[in-house]
Amino acid sequence: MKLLLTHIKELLQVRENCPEKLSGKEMKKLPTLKNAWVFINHGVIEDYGTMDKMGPHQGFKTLDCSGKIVMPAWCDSHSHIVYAGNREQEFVDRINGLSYQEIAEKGGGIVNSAKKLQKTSEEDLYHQSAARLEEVMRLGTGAIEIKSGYGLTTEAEMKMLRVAKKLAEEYPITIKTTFLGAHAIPTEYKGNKDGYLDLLCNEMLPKVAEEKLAEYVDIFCEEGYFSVNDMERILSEGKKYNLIPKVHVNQFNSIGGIASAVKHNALSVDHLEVMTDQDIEDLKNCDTMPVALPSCSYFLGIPYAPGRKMIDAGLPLALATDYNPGSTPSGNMNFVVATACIKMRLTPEEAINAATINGAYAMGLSNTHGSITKGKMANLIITKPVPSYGYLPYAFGSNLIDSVIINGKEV
Ligand SMILES: N=CN[C@@H](CCC(=O)O)C(=O)O
Ligand SMILES: [Zn+2]
Repeated sequence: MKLLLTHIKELLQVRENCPEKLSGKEMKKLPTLKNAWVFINHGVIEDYGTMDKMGPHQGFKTLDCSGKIVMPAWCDSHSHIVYAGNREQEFVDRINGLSYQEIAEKGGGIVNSAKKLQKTSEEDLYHQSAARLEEVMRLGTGAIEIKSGYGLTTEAEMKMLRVAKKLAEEYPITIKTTFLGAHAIPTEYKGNKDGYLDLLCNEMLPKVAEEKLAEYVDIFCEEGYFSVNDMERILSEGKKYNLIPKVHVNQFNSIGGIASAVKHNALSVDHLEVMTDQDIEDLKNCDTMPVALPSCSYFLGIPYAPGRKMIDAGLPLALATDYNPGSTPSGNMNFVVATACIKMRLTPEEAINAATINGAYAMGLSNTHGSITKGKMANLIITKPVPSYGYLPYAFGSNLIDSVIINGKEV
């Protein structure tokens, strides 16, 4: 199918040769074309330019984008959208004064979600997750990473990943999957963390790899969850199956997870709400993408990742939702981008770069996603008429999306 978008007020993130990631000062630049057109052919961006130089294009669908901005769809490199039910009660418990950690210590949190998921059929889980996926696509997300980690038994972890794989088959959005068996210590293994790690290494990882259910391996490296040593073990074991690390670190405490993740060539380190100067130093001159999750900070009332400081130190930064039932029941990348500007002091250019090119990098999608580049997938957001792109994070609560194109088709 062919589609021509014309009279675009401003086409964002136009890169003839797109870098695979942007760091430090590079993040301040957002190349655009004003009064532009884009031609889409069979799901791919075939060509683009300014209206004064548009050749004759006839015989296929044309969309007039006067007054509107067109940009690459969001690349959400961290989500947990396959889950069962919700945790509304814990939300109220927190309003009434309990902390996220206190709720977890009382048997709530991740193990609560695991109990629900274990009792949910694969079909039901698929439908619940598909509804979330459809919602985020309409909100402009064109690629998303999905983690397991609410199963915590071999069967339930596999069920989650099979659901994620089925979503990838059924929907046009690009989906990458991550095995996060080491998300929490299940109730049956309380006091026997090593026993659970043995199960992860001896049973879960081989099965996940055998069925090719995941490309990445993750672990929640945090006090009360898994230590740096546990992380070393899981990442080394994952490596045997070619699983690339993408890890949860520094959400509540800095315990040395970043240095260890970098040593293991992690593709990304995610959360980073609590960062020491040494952590920032450890992220310099490496291939690991730091990923901030500002709507998690918003929902839990915890510090925001020091994005301004990290970019000023020359680091790259990606933004993602962390969509999950406990710490971030929202998959809205528009809100993430706005919150990064409002609370982390990123400029609109930096936030858009973080949520497109750098988000694509954090999912291994640099060659196909994240920019308006010939040959990349035609995953695009068309906004409503807006004064400028800076208006998108500025008007943070408004729905400014007119339509979303994924793989060349309107969703
Ligand atoms: N922090 C670890 N995991 C999820 C939250 C899990 C939950 O509370 O259900 C996160 O990334 O925020
Ligand atoms: Zn997460």
